[in-house]
Amino acid sequence: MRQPLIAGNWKMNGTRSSAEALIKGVLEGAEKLGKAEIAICPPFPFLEAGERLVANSSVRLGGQNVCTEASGAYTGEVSAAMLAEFGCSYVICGHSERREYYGETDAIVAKKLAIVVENGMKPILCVGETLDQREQGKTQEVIAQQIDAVIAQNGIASFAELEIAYEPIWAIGTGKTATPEQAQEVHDFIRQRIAGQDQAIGAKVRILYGGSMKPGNASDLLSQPDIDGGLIGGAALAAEDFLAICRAGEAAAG
Ligand SMILES: O=C[C@H](O)COP(=O)(O)O
Repeated sequence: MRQPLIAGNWKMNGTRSSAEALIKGVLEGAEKLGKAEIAICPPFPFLEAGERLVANSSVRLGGQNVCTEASGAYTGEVSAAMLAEFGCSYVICGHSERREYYGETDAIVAKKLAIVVENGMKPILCVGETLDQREQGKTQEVIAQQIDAVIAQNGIASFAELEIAYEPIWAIGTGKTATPEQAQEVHDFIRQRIAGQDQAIGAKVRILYGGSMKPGNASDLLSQPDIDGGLIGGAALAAEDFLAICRAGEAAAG
């Protein structure tokens, strides 16, 4: 049984005071939950507040990105050691917005995954296809390439140390959600791809869904057999919405 993980990716949103209020709101509701794991990934400047506020709670903290290098002359970058020092347990790697706007290739993403693990945290590896690719029937080909690139560079064993988030790009921030069946089909494909190399790792790896997950559709998505949680964008910016999704995760955990 895989414990559901509901992670909020705040992206580049909020102010110091709104971030603190949101964290406090999540913490209040999270106290009543126990079966699902809950994580929040605020922008870097708010991690310090995050670390202070989530201390002694079950809510985990995550970074949205990380530098491929350990330290040095990399202006504007944030290292994995820094994220670990500020209490992060998770780091999102290879989000489609990073791949699209900042040129992150599969090779760069694989390097990020490795440095996150070296620093004692868990990466959340994001994969997903564009609308064009889906319409051309290339969804599985694209996902396979993104997964296989990590296997080739970091080895199949690296999948024992990470979480995966399937995020169809056409569903991110668009209000269009993959149907539970569409999402389940891809989640099953990802699991089989990994299980084909290592049965035990394939059975254990958590695969989250991301793309307009909201209180109204979370239960249907999270009740699919291979959907092990959510990576939530827009709905993670309102504590009540995020907590409603967390409750759906609890229910799915049985
Ligand atoms: O990382 C989160 C995803 O990009 C989903 O974002 P969204 O829930 O706003 O569609």
